[in-house]
Amino acid sequence: MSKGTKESQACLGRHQHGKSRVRVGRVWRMADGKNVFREYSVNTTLFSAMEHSYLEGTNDGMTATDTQKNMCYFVAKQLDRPCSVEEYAIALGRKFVSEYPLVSAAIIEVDQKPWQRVSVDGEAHNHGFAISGTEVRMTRVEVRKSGEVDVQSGFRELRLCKTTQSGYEGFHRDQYTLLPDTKERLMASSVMCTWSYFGGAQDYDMEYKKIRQKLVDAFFGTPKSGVYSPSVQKTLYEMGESVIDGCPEVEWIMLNMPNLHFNPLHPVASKFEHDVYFPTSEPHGTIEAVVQRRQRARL
Ligand SMILES: O=c1[nH]c(=O)c2[nH]c(=O)[nH]c2[nH]1
Repeated sequence: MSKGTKESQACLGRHQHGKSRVRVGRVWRMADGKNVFREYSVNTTLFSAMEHSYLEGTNDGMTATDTQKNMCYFVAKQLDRPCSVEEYAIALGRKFVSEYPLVSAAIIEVDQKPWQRVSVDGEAHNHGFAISGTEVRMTRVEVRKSGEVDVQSGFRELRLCKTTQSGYEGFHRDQYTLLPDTKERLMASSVMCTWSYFGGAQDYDMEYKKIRQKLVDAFFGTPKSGVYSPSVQKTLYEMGESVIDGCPEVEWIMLNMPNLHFNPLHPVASKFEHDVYFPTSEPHGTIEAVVQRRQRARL
């Protein structure tokens, strides 16, 4: 903590400055005619020896947030081959800590929009892209001047729904409880998750695909019969467990899974036969947990 003025009881605590929502589009034009396209939204946060700015009102040595914004574009240009969103974030963080003497650490958070290459007549298009889903890929890297790098990856708004093989029963009952036990319901969520890598990964794109697939497989189970879910909590744990057991490079995974209720509808002059539902988004249950490795767990 830095000292404040003599008369005051106050002193400066933790401080940081950065730029939010820097939107970056990047196209790499490959020799074979294929274009690779990414759209990012970047947040930068710098930790730097800028106490004098808060205490004296002088800005010497400060990396202006406008400069931070420009650096997002500069580093995107410098990366001359297609790379993962994590590699972009690491390169940007490294640039800040190496370029500016007062910056001790940088946190770079990047969201990647879900643009996908389109197919026309069954063939992958050279330069055509479309967004059909809501899923946003995310990364958060922390780069320190010492050279240490922590990488977290994840996604949000992966919407999943299974129309059977879900129930919820045996919970605490009292005078406030209205919900009946059920062995048959519809389960839907919009999954948000982040995971941490032990010391980074060789191929972040490949890891992402693998982890995402493990989560989806565990949510649904096998194609014909699925897997029964006694609660969102149990399904969440099984999803995290399958990542921890199948991906040795992952240290922990945090899953946030709203329970987006599809309530039974009792149509006029008819009974509910698990066919017509009333979808709701408010209110919804919020279920979140971290699944971590037994050894080496750091959380
Ligand atoms: O899977 C569920 N978990 C809960 O914690 C919960 N609470 C609730 O009302 N319905 C459900 N479903």
